[in-house]
Parts: sequence; C-alpha cells; structure tokens
Amino acid sequence: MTLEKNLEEEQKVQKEIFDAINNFKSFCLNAGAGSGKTYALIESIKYVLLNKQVELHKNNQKIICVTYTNVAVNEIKERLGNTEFVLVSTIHEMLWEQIKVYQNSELINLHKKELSDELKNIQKKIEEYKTDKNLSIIFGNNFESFLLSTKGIKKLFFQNKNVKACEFRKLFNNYQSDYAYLQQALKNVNNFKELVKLFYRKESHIKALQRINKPQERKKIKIQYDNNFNSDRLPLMMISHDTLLKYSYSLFELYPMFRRIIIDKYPYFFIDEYQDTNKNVIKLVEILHRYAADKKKKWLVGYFGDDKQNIYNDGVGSDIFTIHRDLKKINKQFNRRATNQLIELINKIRDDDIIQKPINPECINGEIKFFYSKDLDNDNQINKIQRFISQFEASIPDNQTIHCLVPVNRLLASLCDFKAVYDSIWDSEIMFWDVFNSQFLSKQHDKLHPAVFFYYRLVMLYKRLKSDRTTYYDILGETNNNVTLKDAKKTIKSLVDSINEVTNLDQMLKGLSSVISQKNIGSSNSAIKYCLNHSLSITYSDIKNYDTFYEYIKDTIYTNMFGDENENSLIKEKNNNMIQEILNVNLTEWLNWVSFINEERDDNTKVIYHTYHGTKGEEYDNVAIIMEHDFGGTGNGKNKFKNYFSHIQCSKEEQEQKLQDENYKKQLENTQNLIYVACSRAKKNLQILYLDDITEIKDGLEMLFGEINEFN
Ligand SMILES: Nc1ncnc2c1ncn2[C@@H]1O[C@H](COP(=O)(O)OP(=O)(O)OP(=O)(O)O)[C@@H](O)[C@H]1O
Repeated sequence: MTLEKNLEEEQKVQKEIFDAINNFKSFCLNAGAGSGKTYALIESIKYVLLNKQVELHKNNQKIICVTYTNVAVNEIKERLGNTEFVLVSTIHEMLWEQIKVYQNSELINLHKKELSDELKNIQKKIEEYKTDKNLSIIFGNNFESFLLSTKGIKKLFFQNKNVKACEFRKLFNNYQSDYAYLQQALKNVNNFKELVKLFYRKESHIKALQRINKPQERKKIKIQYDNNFNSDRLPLMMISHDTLLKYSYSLFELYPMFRRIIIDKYPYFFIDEYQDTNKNVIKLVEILHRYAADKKKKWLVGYFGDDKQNIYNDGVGSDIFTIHRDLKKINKQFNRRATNQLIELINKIRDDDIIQKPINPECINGEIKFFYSKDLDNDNQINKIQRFISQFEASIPDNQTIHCLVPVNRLLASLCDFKAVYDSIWDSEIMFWDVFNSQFLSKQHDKLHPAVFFYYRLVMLYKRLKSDRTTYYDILGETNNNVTLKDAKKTIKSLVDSINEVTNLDQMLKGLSSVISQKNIGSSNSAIKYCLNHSLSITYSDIKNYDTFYEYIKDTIYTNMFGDENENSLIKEKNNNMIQEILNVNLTEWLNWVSFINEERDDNTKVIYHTYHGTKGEEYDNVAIIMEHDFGGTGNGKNKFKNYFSHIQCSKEEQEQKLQDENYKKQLENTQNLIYVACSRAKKNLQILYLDDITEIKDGLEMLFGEINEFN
C-alpha cells in the first residue's frame, strides 16, 4: 500500500461520516489511538458549517460539540476558529446551560425531591438512635426541651465539635439542672454529637423545603451548580457534578419539552472521547435520539472515541452499544500519529479486531526500547529514573522534550518536588490508592477529592494574592459594581499584607483570619465577602457560628476530609493532627503541586512528568514510561501490571478460563487500556523502564516489546 492509496482509503471513511451527517444517521466512530478521531470530529463540524450554515442560521440553530475537559474545549475552539454556530463545551457546562433557566418549576421540583429524599435518610438515621441505651431518653417527654437546648447551643456546638468529651459535656452545664436527662444522654458524647448533627441537618433541610413551599420565597430561590465545589450542598440550593447529571437525566426523561428544545435547537450533536463519558449522559442522549426518531425530526448524534481507551471507572466504554443501540458503527483503520514500530506495538496491546496500519508505510524512523531493573529501594528508584531520563535525553536532539509517565504517585511527587504534600495527604488516609491519581493529581478539578480541591483553592488564593499580575476580578469575581475600587484595593492590600511572610497554609489562614473578622465584614457589599465566595465558595453567614475564620476553615477542612461521622476523641485528635501536618507543609511544595495540576512549566523544561491518566488525548515525540508490578500499591493496583503481563503470556485456553472471573476481567481490561493509552501517546520514540524483578513475566514483556535489557 502506498501513502496515496491510504489517503484515498482514509477519505472514504471521512465520506462515510459526511454521508451519515447528510442523512441524519447517528453514528459512532470507534477507532484506535492516533487514527484521527479528533481530527475527524473537527472536519465533521467544518463540513456542517460549510454545507448547512445557511439552514442553521435560518432556523436559529447550532451544532453542539461536547468534549471531556476545558483544555479540550479550548483546543477545539481554536481549531475551529471564530464561529457563532458551534457550541463547544464540557458536558456539565452544556447541560447546566440548558437546564438552569428552568428554575421555577422543573428544576426546583427535582431539588425539592432530592431534599425530601435526603431528609428521609436523615430521619431514618435519627430513628436508629431511638433504641440507643443512652440516647433513647431524649425521645418521648424530653424531646421538645432537647430540641430547644440544641438550638440554643448551635454556635457553641460547632466551635466545640472536635473537643474532648469532658470539655464538650461542660457546654451543657447551663442546661443540666433543668434537664436531668441530659446527663444520661451525654454518657456517650460521640453518639450524642452525631445525633445533634443529624438534628441540625434535619433542620436545615426542613428550612430549605419550607422556603421552597412558600410561594413568595420560592420565587427568590435559585438552584446553583457550583463547578468549584466537588460535593452537593442541598440546603444551600447548590448542586455538584454528579447531581447535575442526575437532574439533567431526570428532566430529559420527565419532560418532552426538554428533548424538543435541544433537538430543535441543536440538530447536530457531537461527543468526543465518548468512552469516558458518564453512563447517565449516554442514557440522556439515547432518549434524545429516540424522541427525534419518533417525531421524525432531523437530528443526529455522532460519537467519537475508542472503547479501548476507557480508563475511568464511571466511563461508559464498550457498554455504549448496549445503552445506545441503532448507531452506525464507523472505523478508521489508519494511524496518523506514530511510526510503524509503535503501531505494531499498540496493535498487539489492544488485541482486538481494530488493527491499525500506518498512513505512511515509509514512516519507520521510530524506536522502542525496554529496560528493567529490579532494585526496589525508593531513593534508588528516583535516582534510576533520573539516570534513565538522562540517557534518553542523550539520544534525542537538544531542543526536544521527554514526556515521562509515572505510575506511582509517590515517585511522581518526588520527581516534581511535592513529596511532603503527597505524604501528608496520603497519611491522612482520606482516599484509597486506586483513586489517588485522579483525586489528588487530576488536572480536571471535578475529579479532585473535595478536601484536596479545597487545599488547591487555598493555595491558588495565596498564589493570586502574591502575584502582581492578578486582577481584582481574579480575587473577587463578579461584584456587579457592589464594591468600590477603593474598597477592593484596600481589602486586597490588607489580605496581601496579612500573608506577606507566611511559609505554610497554617500561617496563611491565621494571617487571613486577622483580616477576616466580623467587624471588617459589616456592610453587605464588603470586598471580603466577594473574595470568600469567589475564591473559596464560602458564604459569610456560615462563618458567623465561629469565633474566627481560622476555626471555621479548620472545621470545614475536617468535614471535607473526614466527614461528619461519629468518631471517638482519640480518632478526632488523630485526624486533627493530620490536618495540622498538612497545614504545616511548606508552601513551596504546595505551589509545585499546583503547578503540576495547572500544567504550568517554563519553555525550556527538558522533561515533563505526567500521570498515565493525565496524558489522555495527547501526543508527544518522545515518551518515557515508568512501570512496575503495582500501579499504586494496594487494592486493585497491587500487581496490576504484573498480572497483565502474566496473563498475556498464558495459553489462550488458560486466558479464557481466567477471564470467566468478572472482576479479573474488568481489572485486566482496565490495565490493558491504561498501557494502550500510555504507549500510544508516542509519535517517534518510546522508552520503558520497568522497576521490578521481571523474571516471572519476561515472556509477556518480550511478546510486546521484543528485546528487553537490564538497566545499569
Ligand atoms: N486527515 C488528517 N490529515 C492530517 N493530519 C491528521 C489527519 N487526521 C489526523 N491527523 C493528525 O494525526 C494526529 C492524531 O490525530 P488525533 O489526535 O485526531 O487522533 P485521535 O484518534 O483523536 O487520537 P487519540 O485516540 O489518541 O485521542 C494528530 O496530530 C492529527 O493532527
């Protein structure tokens, strides 16, 4: 096959897509890495713009293009150029744009149901305490007086939520003479606190529901989607990412009007990287498709992706074809990205009926090298990785960069100089290994653990306050002219001054706390209020229950990290010590971590480190991959790579037998996809360093990588 012939063949696939577009036939382009799916997506949009723009204009319609990250959104916008006929957006933003205007009935009704469901959960938990040997006394005759006393101590309660049991009991001294039963109820302080918290939560949910039920109040309510906060705050009428998907799905399912509006307004609906799209979204799109077919409307959805690149647990992967049937399947068989050697390798890894061919058969100047080293000492590993990278560097031109994929977060943290941040978060045990790389290291904020995201925002606030390139908007957000320039300037100056000398987050919070006191926040339009809201999603009224901003923040952090669960005082103390350790980490390390998340790097960086997941959709000339038996350390990460290479060296019969186990199969596919994504990022040179004893998996490794060499 010659390049010309291949280009012709490739054109035929693009034509197949154009034909589907012309006939409003929904399709799914499922093709291998580097086959040009994103390219085909852009071509498809350009095609519609070229041929259907007049019609779109006439009908006041647009094309929708949904992608996975904001980075991808910007890239596609850039590649498309300026056009008013395409809405490029992440799925969350797109859905929110569509549903947010339906505040008054549809959205608020769903929210009401969500609040009621949550209220039932809370009530159920309260009921469970009715049989508790100490707390049962509260229910019955004492109930009213108990509720009264909890209301009276709300502020004190939150201030003292984490103090030792004996201190906590003292809060009730004023009440105990009147209410003798409290002595009994306070025998187990932790259970008592848990119950009181449930009452507070119940109260806030009831109040929120009452507001919704009062017509006058209801008019003023606005449900908000806060993409800066990774968990719901229902009583505050705020929802987060997953609830947004849930609400959207319900709205589309319940109300034909939503389906009709989308279908009429956006006759072309394109989704990139479909494999990692949440199942609820695919279900929602399927409803649209069915509705359009029933009503004989001209509408289509085009999915672009690769089921073998599904690397997130909530992504639909190959299940798309069972959720969304009646899609025309289209394949692109040529690889546009990589050299022949690399294409051969990635074909072997994916091991399915998609066997890519190089678009240019003469593109053979690539190189794959595989090294192993069985030394397990951690420091040695860092040293070895650095030597391996230097050796790789020596083999490529001076002006080129190496992109190094690191599977172990601990190593990555050392290589990028934020090991202390990593260690302190790791020690707090707030997340498991298998989610650590997304919840601690993801560039997508919505994937970060809520507590980690809160730290991120604190550090970003520090960074912004310290930078002379920061604008007032960066710190205060949209103030609708409620803050005078003079006030903004004065406030920001005092905030900046308060953190001038600080070296860790603890000092920073204390500094800010000295400025953010009640007397400074008297007027309703105070700049500080805007700053708190914009930079940290904090509503000032929430702070009022606390003596200082510092105490409030520590409590927020505690809840974000360890939840409201009932814990004994020893655990509480341990948790508080963990938080203190995190707050004591030097800000330089925090800033390195933030730079990693934000992908900030200077132009002459020679080596850029990534997590495997973080390279999705990217391509680089030179890729270094660090591997070891584990991906992470415990749970599903344990022996993840070793199991995979052991599997592929087994006989076909043995493989089939092992794959009968659903969990084994799921894990194996996930590993296969991860290795596929990693290796397919390379355009020219790929070097792998395996940092473990490979004796037992040598055959599997050789099957994929050919010659393997010891690194020394
Ligand atoms: N028809 C084409 N003409 C010229 N360049 C192309 C064409 N198709 C793809 N490319 C180039 O090939 C490379 C791979 O394309 P693209 O990133 O679209 O692949 P992909 O299938 O989306 O990859 P992945 O699955 O890894 O995300 C890119 O550099 C792209 O610009």
